Amino acid sequence: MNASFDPQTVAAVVALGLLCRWLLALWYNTVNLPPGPTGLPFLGNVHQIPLQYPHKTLYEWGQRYGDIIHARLFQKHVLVLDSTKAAEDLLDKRAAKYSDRPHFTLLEDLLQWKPLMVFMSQGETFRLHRKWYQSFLENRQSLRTYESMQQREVDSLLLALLESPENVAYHLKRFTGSLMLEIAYGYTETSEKDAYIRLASETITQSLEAGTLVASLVDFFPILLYLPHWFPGGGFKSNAMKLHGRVWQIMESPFRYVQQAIACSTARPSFTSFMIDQTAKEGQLAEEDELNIKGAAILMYSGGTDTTNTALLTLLLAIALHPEVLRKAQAEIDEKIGPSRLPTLEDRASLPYVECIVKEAYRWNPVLPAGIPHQLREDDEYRGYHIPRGSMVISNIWAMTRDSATYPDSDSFLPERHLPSRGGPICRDPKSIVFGFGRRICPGRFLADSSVWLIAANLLATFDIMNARHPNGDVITPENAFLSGAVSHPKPFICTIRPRNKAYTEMITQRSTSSLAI
Ligand code: HEM
Repeated sequence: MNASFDPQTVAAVVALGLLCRWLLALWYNTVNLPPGPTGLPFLGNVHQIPLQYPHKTLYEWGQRYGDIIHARLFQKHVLVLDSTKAAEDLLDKRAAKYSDRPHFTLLEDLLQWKPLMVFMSQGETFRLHRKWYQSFLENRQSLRTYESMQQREVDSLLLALLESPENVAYHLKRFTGSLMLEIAYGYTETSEKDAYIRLASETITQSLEAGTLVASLVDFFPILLYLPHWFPGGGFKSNAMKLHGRVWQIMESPFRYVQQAIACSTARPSFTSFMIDQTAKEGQLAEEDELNIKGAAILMYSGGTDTTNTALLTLLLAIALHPEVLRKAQAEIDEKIGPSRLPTLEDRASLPYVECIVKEAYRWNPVLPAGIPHQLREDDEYRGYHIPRGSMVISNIWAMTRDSATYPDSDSFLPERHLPSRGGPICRDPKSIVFGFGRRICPGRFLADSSVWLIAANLLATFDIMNARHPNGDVITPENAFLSGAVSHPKPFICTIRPRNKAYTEMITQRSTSSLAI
């Protein structure tokens, strides 16, 4: 049979086919998405997400729309996960698809925080850095070698608390800074160490806070990078340029210190000295290798300081607000350890109530309430919904730790909820939530957790922590409040910290004298 088609019909059929395909794609990309608040044409849902405590708004959305929510930031699809079930289904079980990161233009391109694994999508360099972290932070043998450093730093923390308990926040910051400086760079010199910790802490905080409105917009519209710095709104670039110098300094100076120490054969064992040793060929490091080592070392330092410090301050605030928790912990320590020595990591299994306090501190104020965003590598389907490739995926850790089915009365600090002896099923260990998910799970979680536990056990054993008083005798109750930000810092508070008795005072003095002599 000889069929003939007139060209106009063919064109009409092709056009109709294309239109159907476009409509189908539009439907798939807009209609079949997970539920979420209706946005505006250009802005999407940007105007509905507050700058302050955004995780709380995302939690409220979860109450209204369910535990997976779709939103849009300008043209960017965002998937919010408000439950551990959804996070495990997607970030853990489909990790190959869900483990990229969105590009952070401000931090990477303007402030030059790179190459930092935390910003990398999956690929060869990501795998290399992750392997390094695995052998330095997740390997049992490496972790054991850090125990003597942790113990020494705890000893000096307790001594510092005897001398100036009112500076507890500073002493805790110094503990995490010193520990991470030693692990990452083998750096122990006291006066320079303090100056470095101060500079690094300011630079990291200011980098995270650098997001003025226009600066944050740069992440969505990188073209704004080309705004001249004198143009209205372009001032963020001069600020970024100033901060960039400091970023360079805190990455560069400890690295050069290690190189010099290696040259003088005085280098102490550390991540950086080991990596230089392993990677250099005939004493020379290729530029790319040098950059990779610098980036991995500074991320180890910066990823491990403010986070651990915040978990410790949270625990201190919780104890100051709950004297009954302190009494129970001290009773447990007195019974299991006795009055003649201080707790060590070996004692962990025999102090279940202290363990519950640590778990509850992680849960009560998750350090990174909205985690760190992942990005979806290819189109996916979940519970019948379409999730477009390139979506930013937010694990709303705060919502997960507020789940009232798992953690009834979730705003209250109740260590007992984690006790295995309560008859019912043991409630989920918050450590399986607060350190993130899948291939991006925090590689420093074991180190952080052992530091937090060791300090908690020693602090509770040796000091009484209570409400401070005004000179007129009025009690000053600390505010149960946390500052908004990527890291949820407790609002600065004061409390009274006093050694429990003379025997502990002597033990602390004696122990820190002998550990300083090592
Ligand atoms: C209580 C302390 C800590 C908490 C609560 C914490 C929490 C987290 C979370 C939620 C993430 C994001 C995981 C994800 O994307 O799903 C993360 C990533 C990371 N953390 Fe931690 N962290 C802590 C301590 C540490 C320490 C001590 C180190 C290093 C020594 C560290 C190094 C890192 C690094 C390098 C990443 C990026 C991982 C990646 O992008 O693949 N963290 N952390």
